[in-house]
Formats: sequence, structure tokens, C-alpha cells
Amino acid sequence: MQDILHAPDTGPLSADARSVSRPVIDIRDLSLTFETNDGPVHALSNIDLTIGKGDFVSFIGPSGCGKTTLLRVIADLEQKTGGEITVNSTTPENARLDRSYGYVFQAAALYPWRTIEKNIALPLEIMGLSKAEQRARIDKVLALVELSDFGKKFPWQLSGGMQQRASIARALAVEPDLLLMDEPFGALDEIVRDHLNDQLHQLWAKTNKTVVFVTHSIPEAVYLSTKIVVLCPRPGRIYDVIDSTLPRERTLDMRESEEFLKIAHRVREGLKAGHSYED
Ligand SMILES: Nc1ncnc2c1ncn2[C@@H]1O[C@H](COP(=O)(O)OP(=O)(O)OP(=O)(O)O)[C@@H](O)[C@H]1O
Repeated sequence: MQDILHAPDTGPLSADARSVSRPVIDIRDLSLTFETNDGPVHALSNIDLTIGKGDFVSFIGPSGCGKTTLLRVIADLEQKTGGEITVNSTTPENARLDRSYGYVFQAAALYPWRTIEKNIALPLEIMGLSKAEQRARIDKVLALVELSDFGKKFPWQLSGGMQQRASIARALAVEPDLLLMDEPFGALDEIVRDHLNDQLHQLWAKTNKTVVFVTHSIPEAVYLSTKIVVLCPRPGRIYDVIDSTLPRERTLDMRESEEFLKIAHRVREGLKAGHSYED
């Protein structure tokens, strides 16, 4: 994804500049209860969280602790039942209508009957962009995810990792400042995952996008994040928020460093504390 690094985006901000900018996501005492035939499910409770411009925030926690639900509330795909949330200083609904974010699902969710470039073109067609503008954006995002030679292929002709890169390209094509990613690399093997983590890190570091990322992997969360949010279940709530002390620029070999292991240890302790072995 080297070429994305030269995309005409806002440059990286200094830590000072980031800290004074308005939050991209501001969540206050948010709760969400699903009413089901078996009674209420308290998926989220007492969530307070601020995500600033250029943050890379991971949600980590055991199955059922509400990671996906929280991401979906931010994306306006689920509705809160209590509390407050703003995305880009407006309601999640307005943010969605403004196309403020790109969303990457757990599975690549590409239409099998459309080629990769036609999949990427879909949101651009809906936006009413001209054919020339669509072409320019498709070429740009395919280069970013190193799939320039695969635009005419169908999804089933690509490996799992390539399909996930294509789905990231589709999310980037609408040129959002905010990327919401629901465990995008969960189904991939370790080596492919390492490679995509590295590419995603470079993409984020050079473009100053804000990323909210759901994962089950401690190393992935620690490697990628500026802020790690550890959730625990029943009701889904925040157990710990860890502001990373690692430098903004990262390399995969940093995963052996003392600082990295210290943060990973704190995440693991949080996961253990919030975990019920009755599950
Ligand atoms: N549409 C729904 N209706 C009822 N309950 C739901 C619904 N969606 C999620 N839940 C419940 O809300 C809780 C949180 O689910 P969620 O999928 O957000 O957890 P998660 O942490 O993302 O889990 P996983 O890691 O397995 O993806 C779970 O108990 C789940 O069963």
C-alpha cells in the first residue's frame, strides 16, 4: 500500500495539534439494550469514550462484550438506547449521510458478480461521480492496496487477504477521514495478517486518518493502536483504556520490545479480569 502514502491528504499532526483538535467521536454514558424474546440483552452500558483526529483505537474483549455493537452505533447501523454520541460533531445519522466514514466488515462482503473495480465503483456510482472521477479514484485506491493488476478479476479469483484489501480499497474510495474496521483480518493466517497490519499501519501513519478497529488479537491491538479499549461483557462495558506509550512510527520487530510487552501484559490482565470462564 505504498502509494497511498503520497495521497493528497492532511499530513501527520504533531501530538500537540492532535490534542487540541475536536474529538472525531465523543461518547457519553452510552447504553444499548436489545429487547429479545428471551428478555433484554444489555449489550452496552456506561460507555464513555473520546476519539481524537488521527487516533488509531482498537476495541478488544471477549466474544459478546459489545465490540461490534459499539462500532455499529458509531456507524449508525444500531441505535443507542441511552446516553450521547457525536461523530464529526454531529449525530451518527448525519455522519453516515455525509459519508464521513468507510466501513470494513469482518468478511470482505464483495459482490461476487461484480469485478473488483466494479465493487469499488458501487458507492461512487451512488454518489453520482462522473465516470472519469470514478476511474481516477478506483486506480488510486487499487494502487494503495497493491491490487492494480487485479481490478478486472472477480472476488472469488483472489485470495482471502487480497479480498480484504479490496474491501479496504472500497472503503477508502469514498475518501473518508474515518475508517471503521470490524475484525478485518480475523480470518487470515498469521503471516498474511502481519503483512496487512504493517500496510494498515503505514496507511494510517502517513494519511492521519482516524481508525476504529475491532480485534481479538492482543499483538494486533498493541502494534496498531494509539489507544486500546478493553471491554468486558454482561453488560458490555469498558474495563480499561490504555493510551499507548509506543512511538507513532512502528515496525513489526517492535513486538519484541519491553514497552510493547508491557502494554500487551496490561491488555491481557484486563481481558482476564473481565472474562467469565462460565462461558
Ligand atoms: N441484533 C441483536 N439482537 C439481540 N442481541 C444482539 C444483537 N446484536 C448483538 N446482540 C448481543 O449483544 C451482545 C454484544 O454482541 P456483539 O456482537 O457486539 O459482541 P462482540 O464483542 O462484537 O462479539 P464477537 O467478538 O463474538 O464478534 C451479545 O450478547 C450479542 O448476543
